[in-house]
Amino acid sequence: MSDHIVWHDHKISRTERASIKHQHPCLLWFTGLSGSGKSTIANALDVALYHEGYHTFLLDGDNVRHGLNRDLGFSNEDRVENIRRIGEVSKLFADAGLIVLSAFISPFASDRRLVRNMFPAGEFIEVFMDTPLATCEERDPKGLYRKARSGEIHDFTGIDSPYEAPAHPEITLDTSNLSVDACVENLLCYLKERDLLKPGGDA
Ligand SMILES: Nc1ncnc2c1ncn2[C@@H]1O[C@H](COP(=O)(O)OS(=O)(=O)O)[C@@H](OP(=O)(O)O)[C@H]1O
Ligand SMILES: Nc1ncnc2c1ncn2[C@@H]1O[C@H](COP(=O)(O)OP(=O)(O)O)[C@@H](O)[C@H]1O
Repeated sequence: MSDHIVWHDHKISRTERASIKHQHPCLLWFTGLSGSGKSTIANALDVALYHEGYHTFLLDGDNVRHGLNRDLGFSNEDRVENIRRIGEVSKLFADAGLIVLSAFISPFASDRRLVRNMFPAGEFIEVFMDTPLATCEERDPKGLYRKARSGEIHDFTGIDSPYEAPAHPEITLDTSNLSVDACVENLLCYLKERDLLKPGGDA
């Protein structure tokens, strides 16, 4: 970064932006294997929050890789940069007062920690989609596991690229034994119990 770039504070704080929306900004970070249900559950929660009148924004792996991160692949280095950029974008949306839902494999603990550290305490909620690899592979919604097993694609998470499970996630969901509705209920309870769906003080 150049020495000639100066940070400008905004006249309106993130808390002010959020309070006009009657909510508290936060980031729900969905992490897990391909097919573990990140996208399905994040979308279902997004719909539930929208219908309850909350202002949200959903960032999803495949979509972000079509635009902002179209220059990145799946090497370890590119995944690190992918998550760094998404963390920064998630923070911008939270600074705009939104409840942000981000659904990315985000296989490396250090990258998730980097994003956690961008947020005030309590506003980064790590949601570990702890669905067993066998279930994800059986679902194989995009046929990618089959291609990874046959060697047609390489560096596929869970097959020939690592996934580091979170040690202390705020929420753990295993969609092999929880329905979509049960997962959403679980997430809504968490947000309500911590007053994250009410306007909050300056973090
Ligand atoms: N090699 C390899 N490994 C893992 N995933 C792959 C790969 N190639 C393509 N895909 C598709 O890309 C989606 C994952 O993108 P992410 O940005 O979430 O990945 S990461 O966080 O940078 O690891 C992932 O989407 P989800 O299935 O929704 O997780 C896959 O559809
Ligand atoms: N209880 C459940 N929760 C989430 N997804 C489920 C569940 N049961 C079956 N599925 C299916 O599993 C697949 C999960 O895929 P997806 O949400 O795209 O996962 P990811 O975003 O982690 O790759 C979808 O086809 C979905 O319909």
